[in-house]
Amino acid sequence: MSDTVSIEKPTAVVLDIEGTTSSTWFVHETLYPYSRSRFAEVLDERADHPDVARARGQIIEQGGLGADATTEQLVATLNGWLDADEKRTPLKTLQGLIWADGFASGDLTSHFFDDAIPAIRRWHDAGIDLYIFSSGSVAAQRSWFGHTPEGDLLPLISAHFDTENAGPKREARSYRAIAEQIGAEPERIVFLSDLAAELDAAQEAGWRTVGVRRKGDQHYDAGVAGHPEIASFAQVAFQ
Ligand SMILES: CSCCC(=O)C(=O)COP(=O)(O)O
Ligand SMILES: [Mg+2]
Repeated sequence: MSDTVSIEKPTAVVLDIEGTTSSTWFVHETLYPYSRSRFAEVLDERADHPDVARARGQIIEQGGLGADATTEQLVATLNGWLDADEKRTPLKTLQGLIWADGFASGDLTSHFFDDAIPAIRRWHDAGIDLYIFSSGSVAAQRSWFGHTPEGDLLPLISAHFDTENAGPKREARSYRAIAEQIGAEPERIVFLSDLAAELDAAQEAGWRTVGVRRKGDQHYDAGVAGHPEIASFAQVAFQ
């Protein structure tokens, strides 16, 4: 791993969350249990919410359930995906709603690695537009950035992308869709992620990539072959 990764100053930086700005273990050990214990409540008590109704249909379709599936069956399907850490869109939609309540009530505060928020502020101050692309839903991302240990960071983020409004994170077409939406040339966009498959997809779309390897985090051992790598955002030099 080199000390510094030097890249021509980009128009836009797009950040992954889990394993990149923030600890995967915090998400798995704090956020996942918080959502697990509230799936039934959100499905039953907010059944008329359009996002809940859409998620319900998607769970039935993707889980191979009948149209008359019970809340118990839906919850069992969601918990199965959670156990397998499958980042299914309906699971992420419901988690986003549940976590939004948790952040708003003060039950939850997000986690960021020590180097992440200073770099986000520095890049923003340098005039670089910042975006998020995460499997976490846009609602979850907004709660996450709105309730950090350093307060509300949402004003630093120009837009949020997830698997609903951009597409799967391991497919180049999603990165092309984001470039189109933000109106930036692909080669002037830098994507930071902990997952090689996501970096490969961004690279295929013509983006610059930086692999983030946080020692002790979930995907550290898998590495980010084919991409420059860093252990801290402090190692990125935009020139
Ligand atoms: C604040 S988003 C919560 C984290 C989450 O549920 C998730 O799936 C993050 O995945 P990522 O694409 O950011 O690695
Ligand atoms: Mg990640």
